[in-house]
Amino acid sequence: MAAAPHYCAVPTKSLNPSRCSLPRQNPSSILFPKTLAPPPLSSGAAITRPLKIKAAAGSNQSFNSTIYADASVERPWKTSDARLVLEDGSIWRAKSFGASGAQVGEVVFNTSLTGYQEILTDPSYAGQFVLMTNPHIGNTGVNPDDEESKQCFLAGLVIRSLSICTSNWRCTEPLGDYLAKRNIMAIYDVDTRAITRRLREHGSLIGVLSTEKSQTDDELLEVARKWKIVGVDLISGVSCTAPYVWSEETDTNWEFIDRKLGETFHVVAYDFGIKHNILRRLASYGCKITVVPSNWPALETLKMKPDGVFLSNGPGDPSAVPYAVETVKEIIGKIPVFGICMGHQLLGQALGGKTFKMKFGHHGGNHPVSNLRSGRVEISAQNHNYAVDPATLPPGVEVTHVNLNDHSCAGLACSELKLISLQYHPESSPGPHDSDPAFGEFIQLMRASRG
Ligand SMILES: NC(=O)CC[C@H](N)C(=O)O
Repeated sequence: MAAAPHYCAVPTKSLNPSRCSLPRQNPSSILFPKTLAPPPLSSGAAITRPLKIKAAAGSNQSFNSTIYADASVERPWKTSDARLVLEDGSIWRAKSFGASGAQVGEVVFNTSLTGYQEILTDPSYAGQFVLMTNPHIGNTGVNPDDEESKQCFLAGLVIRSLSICTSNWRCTEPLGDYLAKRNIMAIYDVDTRAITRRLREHGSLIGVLSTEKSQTDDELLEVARKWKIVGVDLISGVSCTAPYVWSEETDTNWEFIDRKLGETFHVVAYDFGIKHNILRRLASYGCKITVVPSNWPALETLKMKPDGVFLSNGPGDPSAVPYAVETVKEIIGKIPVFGICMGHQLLGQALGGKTFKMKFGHHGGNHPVSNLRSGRVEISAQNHNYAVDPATLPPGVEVTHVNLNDHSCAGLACSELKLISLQYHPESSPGPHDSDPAFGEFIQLMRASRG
């Protein structure tokens, strides 16, 4: 009888073998039951299948469906051609898709079950490899509407299993082709569960992903150990370079609030790595938005006499961008301010508080947060490695939200200075919409300030 399919639960090579609890497995011993083996395909072929998909309950409408065979997915018998070398000395053999080459970055795990395209295009992931804990990725492909920014800024993608076929009514391209075109490296057939446990135990780790055979494991390890992400300004690499106006609202098909407020508020949004759906949510709530670069002078913002200032999400260490903190200092108290994630961290610093690096951060669409003002628990979308230390904040600044997984600070407010901030992502994308009313609170703050 053939052996059951089996995957490595330990890195294929470890410089610290005492940590391995299971015998090493040979990746080439992975077996696939015959029924799962895909038909032989020429690379990149689109298979036309007569699929009938119901459009909605009670509707008989059907779609012509094309199932894409991902050109970059090697068949299951592909042998490992990539290595992920982590700074703790563990080495993970994997199969590559997307771009080839070598790339260094910080590995973080994301627990979202859906929305990999929004995650790939969230600029806050610049400098990081995103490891998805959901084991099956790629089945819905990608589409032009789910882009959260103009490009993928992340270092790469690490997944357990890559869908061989892609089938979704919105899909225009398979994931592997999309990543290859954007020069983003990705690996699959790697034990993401074991790496996640390692990250949870030891904290985020720097890693080098390589498809280059010429480099030795030790050379890659040296690169991983020398590379630094703390103290580096990453927002200047993802921000826009000139101001622009944004007016697009959330598409009516996806809208879930009654947004005919009849009032318009002019908001200046600092782009530290802003996501499109933050801008769409602000627009849906009645904001006319001028997006400005991360180094836009506070004086220029004040001259524009906006109703409010928005501070966006963004990648990297918030204490590595003192110029942005200075800008925020010059604005607060004069105009209502709303900060999200990096924006929240900059606001915390501008108020006199300190930020610190968390062990492995929060990345996913299932983080419970206690909204201390409403008394409700919000299930939130999160993506951050740093946090504000509430003990360092001055009197008058209120902690409004607490992450229920680790009791870290998840939101701030100061009524005197007319500011609110969240450490997480109320626009979700991807994620649940529980925290969407935060945009309404910003509107109320601006309305009250108008008098
Ligand atoms: N999503 C974000 O804005 C991330 C903020 C910051 N880069 C962090 O990792 O904490």
